[in-house]
Amino acid sequence: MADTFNLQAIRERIDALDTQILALLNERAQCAEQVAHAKLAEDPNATFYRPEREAQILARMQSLNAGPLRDEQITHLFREVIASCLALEESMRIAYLGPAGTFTQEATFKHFGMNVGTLPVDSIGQVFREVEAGRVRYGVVPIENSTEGVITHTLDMFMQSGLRICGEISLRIHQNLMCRHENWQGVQKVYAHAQSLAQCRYWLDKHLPHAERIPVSSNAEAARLVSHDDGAAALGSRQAAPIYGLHIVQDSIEDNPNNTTRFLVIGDQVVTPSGNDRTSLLVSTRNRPGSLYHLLKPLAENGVDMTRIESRPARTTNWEYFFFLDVRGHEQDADISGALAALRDEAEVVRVLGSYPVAVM
Ligand SMILES: C=C(O[C@@H]1C=C(C(=O)O)C=C[C@H]1O)C(=O)O
Repeated sequence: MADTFNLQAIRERIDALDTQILALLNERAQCAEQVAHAKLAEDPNATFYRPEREAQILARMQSLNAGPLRDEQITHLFREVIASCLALEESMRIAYLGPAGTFTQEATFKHFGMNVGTLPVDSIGQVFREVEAGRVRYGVVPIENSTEGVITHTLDMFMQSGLRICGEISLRIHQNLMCRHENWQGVQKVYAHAQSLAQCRYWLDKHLPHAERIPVSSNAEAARLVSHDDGAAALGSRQAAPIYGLHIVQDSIEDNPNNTTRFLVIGDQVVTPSGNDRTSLLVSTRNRPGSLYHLLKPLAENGVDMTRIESRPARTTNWEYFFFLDVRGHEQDADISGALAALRDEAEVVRVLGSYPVAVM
């Protein structure tokens, strides 16, 4: 009896708290509407989406969080709150490397909220073209995976495109084995994107050593093929299973327990500093002895922390290279702007692809 009474009292307390949360959420939403009015009064073409401000809010909530909700849950909840407030200011549509059910879709929803409008397209190049043509303001493309390395197609697009990087998204990638039926031991073919096959290489060697591995254009395409084939399985995101009527017969089969993919948000926005930023550069140099050394020297001398370097052949001339560099900090920071000035004396091409907040979680 005492328990029943307690339970009822706790539920009444929850109802009262929900009433307060509801009022606070709507008060917050009204503030976002006021921000929109203030921005429009200053500039009729104002930009509403501010990735650096969102990153600061999420980082602040994580630092204040005393639990029992985990930082990850708090971040997820506040992302949805921010996305709903932003939707009152501007309805957004994001192009991503589709079709529905890909990890890029999952990354898009993680960053822009579950209710954002999306435009799935069938290649990385097409994501760039949709943004360039102004049919959408932003696009999401994969850039690197912790197991399989850089996605060269995305790097190559930056050589042709003037778009900028406005943000990054980091997604823990869990690979799932999906079939039409629960019984997967008899599977003779495994369809997936080559990246996913590579991320599950050892698991497949051990558990399905005789199945043929067939790379296809996306994991969603793999799921679609398997939806007509009893003898086959697909690898990919769990979101794909209900879309294509498949069962998840094994989950988290990626070989590397920290398997993570980094995605970029592309657009034409210049993002101001958030306090925890990354800058991506595209640099090319004359082919002469020590050319890479001369590119890196200005960074080292200005104390810039380089986190990544990739080289890609320039398509125009044989044996000339472009370098993609990631450095910690914002292009407005004194160390980076000093390094850029020195770099411009050394290199043929120095383009800042963007300064943007480091992925919050
Ligand atoms: C409200 C603003 O606009 C958008 C909505 C935000 C929010 O709801 O917190 C944060 C940044 C912007 O994407 C703002 O610029 O502060």
